Amino acid sequence: MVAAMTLPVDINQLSKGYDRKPVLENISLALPQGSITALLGPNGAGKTTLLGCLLGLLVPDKGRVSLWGESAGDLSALSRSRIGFVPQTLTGLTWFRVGELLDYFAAYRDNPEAAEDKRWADWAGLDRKSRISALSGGERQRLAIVLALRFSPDLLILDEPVASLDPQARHDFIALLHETARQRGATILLSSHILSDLERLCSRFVILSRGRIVTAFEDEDLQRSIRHLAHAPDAALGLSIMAQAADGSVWVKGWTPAHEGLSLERLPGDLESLFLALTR
Ligand SMILES: Nc1ncnc2c1ncn2[C@@H]1O[C@H](COP(=O)(O)OP(=O)(O)OP(=O)(O)O)[C@@H](O)[C@H]1O
Repeated sequence: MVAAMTLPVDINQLSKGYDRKPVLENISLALPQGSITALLGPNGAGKTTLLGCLLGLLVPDKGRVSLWGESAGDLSALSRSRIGFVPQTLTGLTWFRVGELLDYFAAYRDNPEAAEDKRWADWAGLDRKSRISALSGGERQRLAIVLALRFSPDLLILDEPVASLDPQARHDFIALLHETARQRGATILLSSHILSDLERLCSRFVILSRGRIVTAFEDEDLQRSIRHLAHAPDAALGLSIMAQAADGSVWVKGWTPAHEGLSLERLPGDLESLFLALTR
């Protein structure tokens, strides 16, 4: 019970829709301290909606979202100050210059004692005098990342942070994120469509499809499952995936007796194949 209270993130039976259209259904997910979790899912699966509920920006229709035991919709200033959120796109604020915006946000932070981790500004390489209206999409994304991460938050929530970064910036970003997480034991939840990045960074994977978690697994399960990954290509039977480890143990998702005897489509053993099989 005590452990559950101190989880950085604890989501219980969360449902959320817009205009009566259900988007998230019965989501339960716990993120232990120091875990790095990938949130994957096709466009429209509900990833941003889930992150919005986590941040208290959206009110759940049902269920409970807690951060460090507090309700996400009613967080204390101290808990808010422990969160760094990188949105999909940084909108508005275009009249500021880069340096002005950084200083403005810093002045209003809840924990003025926190020291800046200057590696983020060095990574971003932005000119403080540049007008935000004149930044490219990738440069704005760099700024959003610096704004969210430079005061070393304990919980990092990142919504497709790398989509507009060039390959070098993306590579260095993932490496720096990994390093800071390892050094500080921060808890990270990251949504992205770039599966190779997620494989490099994350030790836990949550796949969301049509508003439901279709599977959640840890790195070891992935390593185990990718040895022999097979999918029954029969739409009538719905979701079906079987993975067999070298020791003969079988990890099964949605497998039914009706699958027996079907010829199996052998898939390459990686996260992308698993993702495609589970979300098609
Ligand atoms: N403000 C809103 N009003 C009505 N419907 C919305 C709203 N925001 C999102 N939706 C709908 O909710 C569903 C889930 O959207 P969401 O942005 O959470 O998906 P996503 O998994 O983050 O997608 P993507 O990978 O494209 O970013 C979509 O069908 C979307 O059209």
